[in-house]
Amino acid sequence: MIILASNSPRRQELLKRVVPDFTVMPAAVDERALPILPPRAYVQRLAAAKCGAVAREHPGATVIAADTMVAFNGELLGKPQTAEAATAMLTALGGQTHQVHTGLCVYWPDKTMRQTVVTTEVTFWPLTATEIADYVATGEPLDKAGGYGIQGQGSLLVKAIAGDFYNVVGLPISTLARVLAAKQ
Ligand SMILES: Cc1cn([C@H]2C[C@H](O)[C@@H](COP(=O)(O)OP(=O)(O)OP(=O)(O)O)O2)c(=O)[nH]c1=O
Repeated sequence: MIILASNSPRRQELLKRVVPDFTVMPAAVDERALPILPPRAYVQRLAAAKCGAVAREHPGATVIAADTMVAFNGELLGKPQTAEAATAMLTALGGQTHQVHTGLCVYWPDKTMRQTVVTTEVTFWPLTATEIADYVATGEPLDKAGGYGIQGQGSLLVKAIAGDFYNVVGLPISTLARVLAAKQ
């Protein structure tokens, strides 16, 4: 049995491209409980925490988990809790380049695990206050790290990316496919 330890509808959608049949079991992990670490270590630690929490409940399953954060100017941007927080994030990211890090973790029933972090650079166009307000008003920013969804209306903010697009959405599927294939 393969389990995706995630609430994210995007991750569920993307995983279908790699694994036809899987079960979704969100991991109850308090993301605020972890010490602040450098960005790549932070998402790796969070992905492992989600993976481990579900693997302990389902020892016979292969468990996949991920965590995505936006890093900019030495800060880690998670999901904005309010429209104001989303506006502040997007104002900071406008006209700049930031990194999107997704930590990926896979646990197998034989107790082996693989962890990796994939990073994509994303450059935004310069953004006016009106563009930001209009985007925040769509509601799209509120459940997404960094306050935007590159797969949705947020695509209109993006000038360029360097690296894996799906990693920004929340699951680096080409990397995951190779991690799973290497275990065959
Ligand atoms: C940057 C970016 C993030 N996101 C989403 C992916 C994740 O759902 C979310 C990052 O928050 P996460 O905490 O990584 O994931 P989650 O809380 O949504 O789900 P779970 O922890 O149960 O796996 O941001 C997009 O959908 N598009 C984007 O462009």
